[in-house]
Amino acid sequence: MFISLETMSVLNEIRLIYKAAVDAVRPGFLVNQAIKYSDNVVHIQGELELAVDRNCHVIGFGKAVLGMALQIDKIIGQHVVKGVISIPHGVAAQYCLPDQFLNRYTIYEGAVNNIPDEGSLKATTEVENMVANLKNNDLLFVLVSGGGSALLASPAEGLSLDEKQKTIQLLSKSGANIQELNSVRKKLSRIKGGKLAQLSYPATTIALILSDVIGDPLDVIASGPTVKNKDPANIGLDIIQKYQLGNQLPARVVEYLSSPTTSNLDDATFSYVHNFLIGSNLSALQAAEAYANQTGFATAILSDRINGEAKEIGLQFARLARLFAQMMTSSNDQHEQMEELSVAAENLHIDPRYCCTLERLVRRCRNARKNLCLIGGGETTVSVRGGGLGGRNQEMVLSYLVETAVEACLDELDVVFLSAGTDGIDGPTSAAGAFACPGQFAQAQAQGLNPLTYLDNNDSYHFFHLLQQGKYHLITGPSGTNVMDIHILCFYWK
Ligand SMILES: Nc1ncnc2c1ncn2[C@@H]1O[C@H](COP(=O)(O)OP(=O)(O)OP(=O)(O)O)[C@@H](O)[C@H]1O
Ligand SMILES: O=C(O)[C@H](O)CO
Repeated sequence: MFISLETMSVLNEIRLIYKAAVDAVRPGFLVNQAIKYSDNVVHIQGELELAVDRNCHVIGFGKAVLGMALQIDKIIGQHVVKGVISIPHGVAAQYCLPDQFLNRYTIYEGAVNNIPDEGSLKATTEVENMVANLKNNDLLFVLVSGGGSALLASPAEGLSLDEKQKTIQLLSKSGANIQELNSVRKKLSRIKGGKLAQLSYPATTIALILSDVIGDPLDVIASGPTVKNKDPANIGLDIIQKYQLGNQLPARVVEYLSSPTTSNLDDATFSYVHNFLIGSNLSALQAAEAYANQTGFATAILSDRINGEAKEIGLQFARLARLFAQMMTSSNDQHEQMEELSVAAENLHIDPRYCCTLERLVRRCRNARKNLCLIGGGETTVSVRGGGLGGRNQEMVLSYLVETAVEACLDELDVVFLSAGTDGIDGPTSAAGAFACPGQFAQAQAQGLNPLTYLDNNDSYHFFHLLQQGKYHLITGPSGTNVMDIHILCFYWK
């Protein structure tokens, strides 16, 4: 069984919507939008203006900060005295780094598997030394993006790197969420939770932050090194108790976490600090929407806060697809359809007030026979129980496929679903995500692939790799940015 040319062009169209989303959150593009320079004055997001005179210093930690630093260097390189960048292993090789950039910047690679290591420790020591010597008339740019916590490692007094590593691994395995994980990281660090701002005082400190956390909480992203810590004093103890880790964590870690202290940084320290959110999942979704609109779709952004178990969210997207397909092709049972829509909205973290707007949009698409593109984003989780290979996006699409399998293809509409990571890497695989299309289940059956078996074994990567020789895989390579995941659900009139 072959894929029709028509299906291929639909997949390409959706691929371009995804690309528009990722292009809008590329680090260089975002820095260029945020920072303007003219006549020795730097303008930041139209809110702040600062005179510069060879007094700029740059530090950065996270998956996207090399791209950010390169752009800063293009804009105000002549004013940059020195830079220190901490990025994941293998990232530097993806860039062509100009000599003048290499002369100013020291680049460290570390944090294999997102765990702090010697590389992150070395980078952080250099950051601390540099920042501690800054004076009143210096300007410090702090580039922050997802993965920054593991790349900025400075264990609190008396703690070893090994103890921190064990703590993070144990908490991750126990199912702690990013807020909890980073609350612990802040307690065990000399630099997180606003403490970098204390070190850089009295230099003016400008943080440019690319969010990879739902809701964009600046104090959580990369453990908020330049943001006042809002955690309650007893949070460490609460987390130990919640996950019953008292006997498993190193004794010194338990001691630190149990002490009921938060950072005692005063507001004067933070009056020198300016935190700017320069990009987020929503920025990517808006760009996807604008592109889809231009290409003739009616569009809606469902939510930028989609979270939960990937398998469950895939199922919810399948139900939403079924409901919208019904609403687009028949005007029956409007009351019942609205009720179903509010349930689907709740399950997908869509604002309930938005349901009436969605209903009107669908009605317009039905009357005008207009194609519809729904866009969502956020980050799901996978409780990995099987021995397979996959990622949260591929698992979500496989679950969608299983849920829609029993349906015959719709006479009037084709529905196509894509879920993919904006970083181009879904879990520990080489794919960014995958597509689900009508007729795919039959194709899998013809090849002897049982989607449910692959789903149960968390083996979504191999399912999509084998199905039609990988035609439904989205493979882009690492994008150099990361604002979580994007989901695109398109309805095409035949
Ligand atoms: N076999 C699998 N099937 C599905 N998901 C998996 C599998 N193995 C790992 N994962 C998921 O992959 C994720 C880890 O991969 P990855 O490093 O891309 O995520 P991350 O650390 O959250 O980083 P980022 O947020 O930058 O994508 C976890 O959410 C994990 O549950
Ligand atoms: O580095 C981190 O803490 C996570 O990626 C969240 O920002």
